[in-house]
Amino acid sequence: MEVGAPDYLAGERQTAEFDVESMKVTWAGSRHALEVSDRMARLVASDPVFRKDNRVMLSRKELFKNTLRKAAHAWKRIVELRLTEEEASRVRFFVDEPAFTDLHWGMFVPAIKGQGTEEQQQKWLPLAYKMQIIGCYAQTELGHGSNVQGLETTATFDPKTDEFIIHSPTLTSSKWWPGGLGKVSTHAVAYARLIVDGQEHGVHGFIVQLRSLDDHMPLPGITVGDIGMKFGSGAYNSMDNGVLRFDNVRIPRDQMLMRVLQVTREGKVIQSDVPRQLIYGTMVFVRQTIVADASCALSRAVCIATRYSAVRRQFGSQNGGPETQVIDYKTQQSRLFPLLASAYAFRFVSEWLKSLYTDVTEKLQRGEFSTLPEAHACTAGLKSITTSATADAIEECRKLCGGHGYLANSGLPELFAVYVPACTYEGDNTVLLLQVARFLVKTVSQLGSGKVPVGTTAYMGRARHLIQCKSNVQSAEDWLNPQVVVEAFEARSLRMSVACAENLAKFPNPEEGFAQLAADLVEAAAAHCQLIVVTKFFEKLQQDIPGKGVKKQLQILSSVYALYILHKHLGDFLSTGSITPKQGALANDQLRSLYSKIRPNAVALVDAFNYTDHYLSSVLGRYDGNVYPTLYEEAWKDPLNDSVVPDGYQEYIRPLLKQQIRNARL
Ligand SMILES: CCCCCCCC/C=C\CCCCCCCC(=O)SCCNC(=O)CCNC(=O)[C@H](O)C(C)(C)COP(=O)(O)OP(=O)(O)OC[C@H]1O[C@@H](n2cnc3c(N)ncnc32)[C@H](O)[C@@H]1OP(=O)(O)O
Ligand SMILES: Cc1cc2nc3c(=O)[nH]c(=O)nc-3n(C[C@H](O)[C@H](O)[C@H](O)COP(=O)(O)OP(=O)(O)OC[C@H]3O[C@@H](n4cnc5c(N)ncnc54)[C@H](O)[C@@H]3O)c2cc1C
Repeated sequence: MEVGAPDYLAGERQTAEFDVESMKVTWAGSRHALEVSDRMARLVASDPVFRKDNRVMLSRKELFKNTLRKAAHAWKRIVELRLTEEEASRVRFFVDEPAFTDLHWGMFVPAIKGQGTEEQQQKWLPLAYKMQIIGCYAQTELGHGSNVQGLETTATFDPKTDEFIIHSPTLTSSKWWPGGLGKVSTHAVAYARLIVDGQEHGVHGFIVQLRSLDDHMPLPGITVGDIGMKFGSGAYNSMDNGVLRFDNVRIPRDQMLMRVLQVTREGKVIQSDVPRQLIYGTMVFVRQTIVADASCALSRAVCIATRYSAVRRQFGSQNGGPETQVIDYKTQQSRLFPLLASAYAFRFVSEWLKSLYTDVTEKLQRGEFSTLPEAHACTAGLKSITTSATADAIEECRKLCGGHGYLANSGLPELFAVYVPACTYEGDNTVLLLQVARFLVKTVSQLGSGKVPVGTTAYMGRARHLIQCKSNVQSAEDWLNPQVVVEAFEARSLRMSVACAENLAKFPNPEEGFAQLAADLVEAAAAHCQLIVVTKFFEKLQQDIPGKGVKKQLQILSSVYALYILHKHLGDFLSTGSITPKQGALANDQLRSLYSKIRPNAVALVDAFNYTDHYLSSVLGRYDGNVYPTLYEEAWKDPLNDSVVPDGYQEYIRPLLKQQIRNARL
């Protein structure tokens, strides 16, 4: 905010019962993370090249060129200022424009790191780190995305030349969707079925050069282009999602990523001791980052809706006094505050997921693979439920802002359009929940065998208790006890998984049973994932959290998140007998009183996200709350208002009006 400028939300900030600066540290993860983030946000916001308020007005070509300009400028600044990897990634975050760089840094580099041998890493990573090559992740095809084993592109070993021949045998085998592929990438990690000596060995990754490093022309045998406009204006259209076909393209043998499986000079196929599933490792990594991204997108929408709800007044004036701030309506609170609580919940679960991922990666390096299935289930499941909830929440925030939320300059329409594909990319959310369900059913089926479930399924080890326990909640206050809440969530989740397992057992063919019961399985998986989010929020509160009143606020938010989920899925809790209808009603009573506790802290709780006005890019979400004059000024900047009489008046409006006059005279 400018020094000396009026702060229309100052009154809201004064009622806060906690230290906002300390909450900023907790949100950022550490004082260091906050400092870096803050510095990089300001660096980006103060640089005119990174302007983004005109994105929705630009044509596709202008938008795309502008994206290239921003990416090049960001890289120049990163090099000039010798920014660290952490700082550079924050710069990309605050530039806030989907671009080929997301895939280069987010998938191409991790794929080589995760699936390449030491030698391959040494050869390719330095080039990628300096951006002397730009890469994408080319897995999905026109005919297959979810079903990775169904991919049709082939990679056939030619022992005569010691090469692989990469080929697209059908139209449906065309690579379709990879970001950065359409117009920018010089290289791809392309996924193809490995064929050696006429034998198939499953899908593997291959580094393929696509374009000349001199003039950017596609190499012989490569057909490549952009797949076209996507949902919304601006939004994800700055990304060149691409189509790619191979016509018998030859690459050296050592460009197959060989950490999992090696093909020797003689054409021998050697499986290393690394599990085959590691070929899917890049997706596990990215799913984990997408959970963190969900908390960013959600907190951004909630920040806009909360500030605007405090500014906006409607009805309720008494004796000529001001009208009611819409944030004081209980309905507004019951729609908004659970989303605020969800933003914090997703933040902390993503922190935990990152530590789980780091731990599993270290174990994999040591040759320990036992925790891989849980890492897969957690990343897949949490990616699914957090992105679905966030996509719905952004739309809810738009509605919470009434008519003005529909204006592009509220920032919400574009945020929605950019965000919704997160429910699809990196694994369709339903397909991913089915993966979780498989893991849960397997865990349940092993309970009798003496195998003790660990990690996020440890609670299933107490199946005997959880299958018949009764919640002892007697008052609304009892719902503030995390143990009571967790037990209700555990009972619901376990009972849903067990019911699925019992129903599955009725089918002679388990796969047929799984297909028939898929809808129930997905619900059981979601229940398990919600339990994880609730548990990790409560566990976060066990830590030392410094700052006046900070922990107290987080306690309130954790209860709001848990009881909101309970209220929303009351049917599950009741039908499994995990709680009684009376206890459900008490949870709702508690939720109401928690909303009242959040109310005086709401604006400060979104200030703690520490977003600049540049990052928010929303007239409604401005830090100073100066909404109306800005909306008014912005309207006049629309190109339609460049002329008072619009283009087209002479051709289309005037003849119409004249005709009416003639008619009137008749
Ligand atoms: C990138 C940016 C990052 C930085 C910025 C962060 C912010 C982000 C914001 C904005 C930028 C975003 C940019 C967008 C990026 C988008 C990119 C893409 O979309 S890339 C394409 C993704 N494609 C999919 O995800 C396909 C989904 N399909 C699959 O994953 C599989 O095919 C699956 C799991 C559905 C089925 O796999 P099966 O056909 O092998 O089938 P089964 O038989 O079920 O699995 C066999 C065994 O393998 C395990 N498994 C499966 N997947 C695993 C995995 N990943 N890890 C470990 N185990 C796995 C299973 O649990 C199963 O285990 P048992 O045999 O039961 O013990
Ligand atoms: C913006 C965007 C960026 C992308 N970027 C990349 C990229 O960089 N690289 C890349 O390789 N790919 C990329 N993709 C592709 C993306 O990963 C796939 O679209 C995604 O994995 C979903 O696969 P699909 O399109 O085949 O969906 P489908 O599987 O065809 O899904 C269609 C419907 O079928 C349902 N369905 C499918 N299988 C099952 C099942 N077994 N049981 C029940 N229901 C099922 C789904 O739930 C869904 O409702 C991107 C996609 C988008 C939208």
